[in-house]
Amino acid sequence: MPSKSKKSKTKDRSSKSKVDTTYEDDDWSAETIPAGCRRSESPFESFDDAEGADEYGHWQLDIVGEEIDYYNRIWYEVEWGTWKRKDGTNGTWKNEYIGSRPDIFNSWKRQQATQRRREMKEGLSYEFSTSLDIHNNDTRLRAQAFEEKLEERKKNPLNWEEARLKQLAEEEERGLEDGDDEELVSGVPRKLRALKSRSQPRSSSAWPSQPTPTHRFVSDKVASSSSVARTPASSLTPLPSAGSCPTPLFSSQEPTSSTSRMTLTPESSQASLHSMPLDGTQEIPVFDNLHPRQPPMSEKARGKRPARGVVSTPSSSGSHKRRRLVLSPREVLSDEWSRFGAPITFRNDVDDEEIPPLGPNFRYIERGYVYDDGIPGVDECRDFLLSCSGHDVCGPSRIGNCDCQGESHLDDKTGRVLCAYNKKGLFRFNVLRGVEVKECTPLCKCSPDCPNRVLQRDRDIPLEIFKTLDRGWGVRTKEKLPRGKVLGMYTGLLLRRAKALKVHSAYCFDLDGQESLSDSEDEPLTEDSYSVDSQDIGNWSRFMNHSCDPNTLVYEVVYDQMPSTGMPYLAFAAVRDIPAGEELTFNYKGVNAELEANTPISPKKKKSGGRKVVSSDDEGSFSRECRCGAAKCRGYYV
Ligand SMILES: C[S@@+](CC[C@H](N)C(=O)[O-])C[C@H]1O[C@@H](n2cnc3c(N)ncnc32)[C@H](O)[C@@H]1O
Repeated sequence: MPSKSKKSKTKDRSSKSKVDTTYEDDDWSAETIPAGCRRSESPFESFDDAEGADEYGHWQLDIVGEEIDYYNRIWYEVEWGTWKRKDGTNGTWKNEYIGSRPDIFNSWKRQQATQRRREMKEGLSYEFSTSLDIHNNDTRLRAQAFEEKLEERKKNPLNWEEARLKQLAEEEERGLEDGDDEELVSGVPRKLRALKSRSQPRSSSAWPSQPTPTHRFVSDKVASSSSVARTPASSLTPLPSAGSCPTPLFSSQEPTSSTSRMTLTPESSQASLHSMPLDGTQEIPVFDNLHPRQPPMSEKARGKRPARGVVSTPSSSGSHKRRRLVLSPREVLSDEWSRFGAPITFRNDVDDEEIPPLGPNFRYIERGYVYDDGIPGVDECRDFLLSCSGHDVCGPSRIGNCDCQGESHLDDKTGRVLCAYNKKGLFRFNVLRGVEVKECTPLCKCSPDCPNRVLQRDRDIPLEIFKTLDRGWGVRTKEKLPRGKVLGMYTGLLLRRAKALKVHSAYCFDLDGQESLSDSEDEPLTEDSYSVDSQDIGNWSRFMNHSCDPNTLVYEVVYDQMPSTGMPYLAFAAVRDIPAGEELTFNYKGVNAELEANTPISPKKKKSGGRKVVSSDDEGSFSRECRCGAAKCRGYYV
């Protein structure tokens, strides 16, 4: 942990608005901090006129939040008893001094543990998935809760839908009892919604320019105030650490004074946080960058933004009062499914079916598989994964030279290794059937932005799941997509093919793109033939319908499991530019079918890997009437 340099402490305070001097002598020089994370100048404020200490000069304080900064230092968000700024705020950030108040510190930790346990037990708005990058999406404590929940779920599988409805009813009942008119009622517990609002995923369009989110956890107290209606009183001084990225926590209010400063005596700072500092020997930077790239939203504008699920109704006295609303199933589902990437919405202009029919146990997972009993999951591969040495190998300037790709068959005629993606992260269509794209693995030293980690990124395409006229529900993009855009992967339950054949699910996808005819009568299934079924576990891609002239193709990717074990991920990439609003489709014939555009296709041709949709009417012919509507529709799909 960097310490304050003497040099900075003894600096002439009249020029102390240059607060970056605080860390100027240590390793964390400004150059090492990514541009978007650099700390802006931090003005100071004075406590000279502060009142409210007890007879011993001690102040009452509460820890109400915790944040980790760019350098992994933990900062505690503290609210000071009766003291307040003129604007009503009373928060500051503290780090090492907090150790001198073990009682407060321990009570805060206990509070966190309690909340974490509650989330672990009750939280239904998030579910675990084997390869989900929770640390980039959620708070540290939620990550912990997530792992504990995983253990819990192994012991007690949850009937998700039933539990959600039960919780909905409980929330409703509780809300009516306590008459809290600022609450939302939904399948998402209040505390979790509050946390969600303060720990948006990286891809959240609200904060597009933040390169590294800080992991944060907030107490009930702050979480509640930050939920729907934030008041000026919840405004806090931003974290004073260099490189800390702005988070939605902070009020958009301007600092009270750009020249004011907060001071601590050496005794008070080292001995006890309890004592509110009142003389001027040590300076603590407080106000920091207030979302420099985002114009602050005025209280007025904020007030005008209706919170979801809440309506404002005029009361008899003329004032507006919030009325509780139950979120519709469509809104609840949309909230749940949008947690791991860009928004997913639902629309039906055809009939009155509100949401697609999902089984009562349906579980949404954006990435990865859930492995059926007896199938080795990704954890068991970890020790055998390849790894490359990092940015000097697969960084943008040397794309295509990554050791991981070196093990694949992606090379040009001269033997030069080719990367499956270009610098913009677009699929290059240079993969032949039967070749898995090997993205960098969890053991690689490269960053999440490595150009060879495209399928691992958060989904950034907003999608709409909509009712088609004659093919059930489908999915369309809400934004235009360039050719090569990687959309995501097909997720679900990974099971042995022999078992999948008995299941007769319309959502089963075979993973044997490279082993043709392996499920035909001529060639018996092996132990290594797998399928993925998204009947009860899956993501948006389970709604992709077949087209004889599709706009996406399927290719295989591995990154956290061993190559050639027959369990790759099935990724979707746009085969052409796709305008906003167009339905996303692929060829059910299977992996890389579109790459083999010259392959003659006949209804009598045996299935050669890829998706299989079984209909009882077909008596095993595996073909069904196609209603894709494409000009070159073959009239059936397999
Ligand atoms: C994986 S699901 C696709 C999503 C599905 N439409 C739904 O509502 O859940 C596959 C099913 O969609 C329908 N389907 C997909 N593509 C079709 C097509 N081109 N023509 C007719 N039906 C299609 C068939 O009922 C098929 O069994």
